[in-house]
Amino acid sequence: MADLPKYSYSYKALNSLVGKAIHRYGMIEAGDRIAVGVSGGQDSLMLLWSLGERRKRVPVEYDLFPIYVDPGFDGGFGEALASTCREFGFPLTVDRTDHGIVAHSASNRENPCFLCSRLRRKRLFEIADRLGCTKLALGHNKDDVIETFFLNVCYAGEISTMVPRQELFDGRFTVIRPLAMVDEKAIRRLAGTLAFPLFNNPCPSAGTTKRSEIKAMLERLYRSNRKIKGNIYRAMSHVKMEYLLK
Ligand SMILES: Nc1ncnc2c1ncn2[C@@H]1O[C@H](COP(=O)(O)OP(=O)(O)OP(=O)(O)O)[C@@H](O)[C@H]1O
Repeated sequence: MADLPKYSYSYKALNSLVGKAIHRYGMIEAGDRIAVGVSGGQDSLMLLWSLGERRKRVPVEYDLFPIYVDPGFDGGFGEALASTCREFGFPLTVDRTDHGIVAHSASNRENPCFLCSRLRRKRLFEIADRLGCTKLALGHNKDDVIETFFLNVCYAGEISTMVPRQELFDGRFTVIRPLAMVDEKAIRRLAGTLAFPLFNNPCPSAGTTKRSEIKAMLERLYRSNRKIKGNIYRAMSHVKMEYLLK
């Protein structure tokens, strides 16, 4: 991995948005044991790396436990991902499953992505619990939050999105999304500067989802006016209930 100039602008900008999200939503407290879902994608690698860097610099002590739920396709990259996490200073828990295969088999009548992510989420909670963690950090970024909003409007007929901090199971577990305020492009740029490895996603459904269609639509919209993205993001916390339908 490449060394980062200590006061790199792109690192400072990302760290500042991560700090803002952590403070605004009260994501991390002293003594937290935080499981980190690592998929091999650039977002979750950035999540692990940036929380690791932050940990060295802030007075709040917390521990990070990266977990990879391997969906079981041929050409998996569990070992290589474990070696990257080791470079970041953390041992990776790899859980080899057949979720991807089952989700794409004829026996599954659900959408493969839906089933796969439900099974994965369950495993992540189980492993996090086994590791004594009460928080699970996921690598969703600002673009994911916006896309989910549009996916929920268009395909679920509701106004909602994924929230930066969410308590589950009567508050016994908390999901946090420290990259929720960071643009995907900023993550890609910094990941490039740091020369993060690229892991090829062997899933046959990768890049063919409804999310990719919404992403393409939003990209067109963003190109037409540079204020649109910020406005959409702001709109999600600026809701005029009296101007919605009853
Ligand atoms: N196989 C997995 N094992 C562990 N965590 C995962 C896995 N897949 C996804 N996650 C977690 O869920 C988050 C969202 O998943 P999603 O599939 O949208 O991400 P991705 O595009 O595959 O990868 P990334 O967000 O890491 O770039 C990831 O950022 C990561 O924290």
